[in-house]
Amino acid sequence: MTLTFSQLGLSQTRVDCLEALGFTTPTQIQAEAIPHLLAGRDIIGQAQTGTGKTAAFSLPILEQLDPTVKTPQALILTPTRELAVQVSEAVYQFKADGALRVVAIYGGQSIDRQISQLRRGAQLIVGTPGRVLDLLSRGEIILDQLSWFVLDEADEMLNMGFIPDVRKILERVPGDRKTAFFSATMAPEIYKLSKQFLNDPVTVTVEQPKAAPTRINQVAYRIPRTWARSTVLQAVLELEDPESAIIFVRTRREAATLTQQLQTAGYSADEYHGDLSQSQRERLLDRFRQRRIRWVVATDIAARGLHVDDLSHVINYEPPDSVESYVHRIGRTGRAGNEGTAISLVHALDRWKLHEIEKHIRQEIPTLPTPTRSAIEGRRLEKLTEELHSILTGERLASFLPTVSQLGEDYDTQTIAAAALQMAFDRYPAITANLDDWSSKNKNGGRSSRKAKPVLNKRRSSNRSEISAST
Ligand SMILES: Nc1ncnc2c1ncn2[C@@H]1O[C@H](COP(=O)(O)OP(=O)(O)OP(=O)(O)O)[C@@H](O)[C@H]1O
Ligand SMILES: [Mg+2]
Repeated sequence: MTLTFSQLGLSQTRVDCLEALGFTTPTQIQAEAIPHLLAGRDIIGQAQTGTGKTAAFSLPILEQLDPTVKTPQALILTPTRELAVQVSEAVYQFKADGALRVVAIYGGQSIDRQISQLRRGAQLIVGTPGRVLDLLSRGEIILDQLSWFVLDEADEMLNMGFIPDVRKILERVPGDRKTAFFSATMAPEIYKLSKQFLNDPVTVTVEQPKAAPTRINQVAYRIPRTWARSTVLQAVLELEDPESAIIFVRTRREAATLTQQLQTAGYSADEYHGDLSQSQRERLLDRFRQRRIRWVVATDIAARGLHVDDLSHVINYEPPDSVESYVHRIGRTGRAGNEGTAISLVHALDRWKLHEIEKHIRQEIPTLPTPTRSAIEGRRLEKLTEELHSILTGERLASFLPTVSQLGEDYDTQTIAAAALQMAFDRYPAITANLDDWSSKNKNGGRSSRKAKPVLNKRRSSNRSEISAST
């Protein structure tokens, strides 16, 4: 039987608040972790991406905070600034008590503002290690009343070298505090570290037989030997036409270059990486979440924890070196019970990485050839047909019937319908990736080593070819 939030021990006020947010049933990690945290146990919690770990640790903590005490009772650390903002916003939504104050403490934004927020009193702080340490050393954060300490993305904290900072912070925290580590992945080192930081922890692991959520449809596209990665990307984008996507690249520079190419090609795309100012990063995320940008080209800074509602696609421009990074990257889609698609572009030289990933997730990732022009056209027609089905049952259709009758004086109805379909089909942007070359290669077994040249298409504006012409 599935337990309810109130059966897990949460108060009615919080249950009502959760219901208003659409949280009716606890996820598995929530069902398993909340009672332990309410019972005062230290915990290591591991569950797949997008399964509600944030609520799993913050709900039981919020339940136990004392609003009459104005100093911090709980500290949640995250590896990135955006994650600190996101987690603090989630906690804020769950707090259900006007007297409780939550403050986000992170670098790159005004420290004075954060100080004045702290001076007004806060029971819960969400922050990144550097800024927290800074404010701790200035005496603006006092942790001697702290009862809960959480490391979100604990393994990433370790990877990013934050552990010495964490250790320094913990020197200022009472020894009898409760500590929790959460992440979708836990490297063995984390368990070693837990011996130093956690007190007799209970380990909760919610792992389906496969390490990547099955709601994520994973595929790889092979990059022909002489092809530029960007050409294959463009073909895949033209085939998939993602509603929204994060395209992961390795470096900031690569993010900037690829973004430029996509923008020049006329796509709604922008870059997201550590060279941007904090305000630029936050603004970009806002625009992405509001669907004002369709595709974001990002470094691994966006791989962990970030939640964007209904993100349809994650694309690995190349497979990441670490399998953990793959799991987190693709986990930006297929969240909260939704479905998603994760695509990796794989060159012959990257195949070993894909094999490592497959071994890790205990799942085979089907590898497909670069989409051909006819595949893209076929997919577009499929989409149009789907749209037609819904239009055919809609009400607005009637207002077009007089036009059809009028045309019917000269043409038969089938011809009119085909012409309308052609018109809709031609409204798609021209296929600009150099695919004819690939199609012909495909026919003779892919052995041609002819260098790809941009295909000329009369509907294409000249600059749309740039992405296929350069990497
Ligand atoms: N019980 C629930 N019912 C409905 N939605 C939920 C529930 N718990 C969490 N969610 C929603 O699921 C989404 C993902 O949650 P969250 O960001 O906490 O995932 P996560 O496990 O921390 O993932 P990651 O490993 O990527 O950090 C959020 O939008 C959250 O609001
Ligand atoms: Mg998370």
